[in-house]
Amino acid sequence: MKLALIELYIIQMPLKSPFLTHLGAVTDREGIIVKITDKDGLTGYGEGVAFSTPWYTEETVTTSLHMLTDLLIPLLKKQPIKHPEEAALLFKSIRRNHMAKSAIETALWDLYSKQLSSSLSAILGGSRSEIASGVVVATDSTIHALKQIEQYVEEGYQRFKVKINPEQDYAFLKEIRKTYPELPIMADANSAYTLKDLDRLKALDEFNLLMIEQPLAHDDIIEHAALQKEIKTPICLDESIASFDDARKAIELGSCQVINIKVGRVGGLYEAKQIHDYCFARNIPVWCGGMIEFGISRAHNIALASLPGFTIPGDISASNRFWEEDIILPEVQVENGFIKVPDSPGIGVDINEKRLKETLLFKKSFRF
Ligand SMILES: O=C(O)CCC(=O)C1=CC=C[C@@H](O)[C@@H]1C(=O)O
Ligand SMILES: [Mg+2]
Repeated sequence: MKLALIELYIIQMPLKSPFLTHLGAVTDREGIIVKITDKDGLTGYGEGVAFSTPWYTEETVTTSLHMLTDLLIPLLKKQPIKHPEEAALLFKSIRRNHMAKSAIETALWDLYSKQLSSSLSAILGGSRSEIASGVVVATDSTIHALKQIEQYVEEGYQRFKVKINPEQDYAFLKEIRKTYPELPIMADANSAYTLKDLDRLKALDEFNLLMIEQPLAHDDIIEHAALQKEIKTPICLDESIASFDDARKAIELGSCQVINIKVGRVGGLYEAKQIHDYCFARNIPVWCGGMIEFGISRAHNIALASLPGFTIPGDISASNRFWEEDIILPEVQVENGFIKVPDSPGIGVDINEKRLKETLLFKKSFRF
C-alpha cells in the first residue's frame, strides 16, 4: 500500500452530558486518531476507541498508544502490505490489544478504499444506501431516561437502548413501558448480574424487550447459554465477543441469539466482517455497537452497518448525540431515523482540522 507516514493524535472532548452506567460515569472522552499517508499523498483515518481507564475492556488510551508506537507500527514498517486484511493477519502475532489494532487497521481500510477510488461500504460489500439509527440512554433515573427517550423519539431514532442493573431494572422498565408500550426498546446490563439473579432477569421477559445485552460476566459464554434456556428475551453478547472464534463458539453453545459487533472490540474491520458473514449465513442478526466515539469511528461503523446482515438498528447515532462539535465534516446526521451511507471514496468524510487542533493533547509521527 506504499505507506509514507503514520500520525497519531490523542484528543479529548467533553460529552454534552455524562454517560452513566453502573460501572461509572464518562464525562470526557479521550481517543486516538490515526492518520496514514501513502506515497501519493492519499490519507486514511482510523480511531482508537479504548477509554482512559479499563472499565469496559482491559485496554486504555495509554496501552493503545504503547501498542501502536512500540509494536504495531514497527511491524508494518518491517512487513509492507498490499491489502488491509494482511495487516489484520499480521497483527494476530500479537495477543489481543484489539482496539489498538483496530485503530490502525481501520485507517488502512479507509486509505485502501481511497486508493481504489471506492467507498469503504462498497469495498466491504455493503448493500445499503442508508442505515437505520438507534440511540443509547445511559442515565441513573427514570425521569431522566423518560426525558431522553422523548427527545430521541422526536429526533426520529428507531431503536432505544437503556442501561439496566439490579438497582434500575424492573420498576424502571415498567415506567418506560407505561409511556411507550410499543417502542423498540432493548436493555444493556454491562455484566451487572449473575445467575443468582435468575428470577430478576426472568421477570424482565414481560417487557417485550428486543433483547438483553451482556447480562452476565464480561468474559462468559457458558453461563449465558444456561441463562438463555431460562429466559424468553433474546440475549445479545457484547463484551464476551472479542473475536470471530468467540462469536462462533457463543453461537454453537446457544449463549446468544444476537451479536453486537464493535469494530474496536474485535480488532478491526476484517474480523468484524468475518463475524458478520458467519452470522449472516446462519440468519443470526447482528448490529453495530458504539463506543461513545468520534466521527472517524462513526464513519467506519456506518460503512460496516451497510452490510446485509446488520438487520437491527445499532448504536450509531448522530454526531450531536454526544458532541457539541465533532472532528469530521460533514458531521453524522440522522434524518427521519436514517443515516446516509457515503458513496464518496473511503469513509466519505473529511477531518475537521480546526476541531482536531482544539481538542489535541499530544501528537506523534512515524516516517516509513
Ligand atoms: O456510542 C454509543 O452510542 C453508546 C455506546 C454504549 O452504549 C457503550 C459504549 C461503551 C461501553 C458501554 O457502556 C456501552 C456498551 O456496552 O455498549
Ligand atoms: Mg454493551
